[in-house]
Amino acid sequence: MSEEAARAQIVRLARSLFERGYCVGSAGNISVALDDGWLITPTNSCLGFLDEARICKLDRDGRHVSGDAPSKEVFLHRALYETRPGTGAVVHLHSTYATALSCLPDLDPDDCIAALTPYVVMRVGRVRLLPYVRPGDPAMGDMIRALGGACAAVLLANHGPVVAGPDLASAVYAAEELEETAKLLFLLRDSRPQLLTAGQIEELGRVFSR
Ligand SMILES: O=C(O)[C@@H](O)C(=O)COP(=O)(O)O
Ligand SMILES: [Zn+2]
Repeated sequence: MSEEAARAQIVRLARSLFERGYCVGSAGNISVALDDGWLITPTNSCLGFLDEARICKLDRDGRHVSGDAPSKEVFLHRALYETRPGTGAVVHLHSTYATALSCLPDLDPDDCIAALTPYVVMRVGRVRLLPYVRPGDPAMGDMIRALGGACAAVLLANHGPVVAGPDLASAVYAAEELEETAKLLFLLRDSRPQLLTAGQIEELGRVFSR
């Protein structure tokens, strides 16, 4: 995809997320890999009203090339590109249910989004909970690197979800699926839902590739 097309796609999908309530105000950030670097949404920008020309371009080493100043979460995005070959886009949101879940004290840090349905297994996979650090802390990048590329999605404690994908549409779909699953987990919180079994999860991994 050309840089021009990538800029247009960021604006279109970011606006769609904003209009459907997946982010509010200036929360959240999106990046897309290019052949010669990557694009990332400017810090303090509203995902509903991005300007293609002002989206920040960084070179492969993370140096500012053009556009407004990058999101403060540049460390986090970069760590995902560097540890997960094939990553084409990263989406970070403060979507309501996933963020609410990230504030609960008793989540399983190794697997914090339960395998309720096949789709969350196929689109999102296992989600690690990362301990709280302040937004923009370079330590977030170190924590992502420590995972060694094992997870396409993480939940930042008391903050929100981050999802990597092979392209922007896939990353957005996965972020939406993660949010829907977090919502289901709240709807089911007083029940003891049947989760997919290890065998069923293994079958999904075998039959469908993400
Ligand atoms: O929560 C935060 O402050 C950031 O993670 C965020 O969502 C928005 O930061 P910028 O991308 O720097 O605007
Ligand atoms: Zn954030």
